[in-house]
Amino acid sequence: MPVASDVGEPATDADAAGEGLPINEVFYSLQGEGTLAGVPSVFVRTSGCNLRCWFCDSYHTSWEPTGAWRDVDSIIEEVQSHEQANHVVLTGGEPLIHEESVELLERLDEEGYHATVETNGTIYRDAPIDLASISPKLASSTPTPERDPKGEGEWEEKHEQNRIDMDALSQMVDDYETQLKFVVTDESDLPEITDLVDRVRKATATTVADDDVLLMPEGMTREQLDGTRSEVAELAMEYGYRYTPRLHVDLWNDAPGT
Ligand SMILES: C[S@@+](CC[C@H](N)C(=O)[O-])C[C@H]1O[C@@H](n2cnc3c(N)ncnc32)[C@H](O)[C@@H]1O
Ligand SMILES: Nc1nc2[nH]cc(C(=O)O)c2c(=O)[nH]1
Ligand code: SF4
Ligand SMILES: [Mg+2]
Repeated sequence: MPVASDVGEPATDADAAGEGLPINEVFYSLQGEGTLAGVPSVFVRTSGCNLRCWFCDSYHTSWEPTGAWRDVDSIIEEVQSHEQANHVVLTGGEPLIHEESVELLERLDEEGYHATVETNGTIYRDAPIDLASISPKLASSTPTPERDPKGEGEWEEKHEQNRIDMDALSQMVDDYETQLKFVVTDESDLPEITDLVDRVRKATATTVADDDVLLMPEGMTREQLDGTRSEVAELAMEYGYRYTPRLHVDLWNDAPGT
């Protein structure tokens, strides 16, 4: 069932559109990104996003949001059907635009799961999050008219205005175990990353170590990663940040449900 296009709008509109959460897919895979790469995990992908990165590898949750509204019970049931998994990854789209994500995380916590939330860091929610996997969006993610996958740059200004919310980002870093996972297109992204990490360090009481900062090569296919991976690995060594692969892309390319 298609989700109305208003799922990309602010949480209240999104939540008014149906019961529960708009779900694009639930699947069992290996965590492909970050410090838990390789861990068997159930992925719950909500639909709808407040940003529009030109490179978004989940086009049907952002540029053309689709999915079905599902209640939390039915999501939990499907998660539990993957009996081998102790880890759940809540992702999207932007899962934290939806207030109901809090209830889902509370239920996952009660059931004893480790929950990672993949988020762009622009919306804070008080919830049992075991790992906040925050991917703040850099200027190089902005959908300029030349890079817009759908229109002619209609989202450029809104994306640019909303991609960093320092209050939400620093509160998340203060309250949760965090990794900051930047999508790197090339070396021109690094000054912005070092500057943002400095600003987060100044705004928080928490220690953000260099190895909590992860550089991830941009690319949704193996072929695209062939063009970014080596350079990003070299940049991680040069700056002393951590490199993260995109293990799922290396293993399964861009196959659905991986
Ligand atoms: C689809 S997003 C969903 C969660 C949240 N909206 C966010 O951006 O963090 C999941 C992860 O994929 C990353 N990502 C999306 N498109 C990518 C691409 N083309 N190359 C590398 N990483 C990408 C995001 O930065 C994020 O870390
Ligand atoms: N295997 C696998 N690992 C992932 N880690 C983060 C993902 C995401 O889309 O948020 C993702 C994904 O889509 N697949
Ligand atoms: S913030 Fe995440 S889901 Fe939204 S467009 Fe960017 S990568 Fe896609
Ligand atoms: Mg993904």
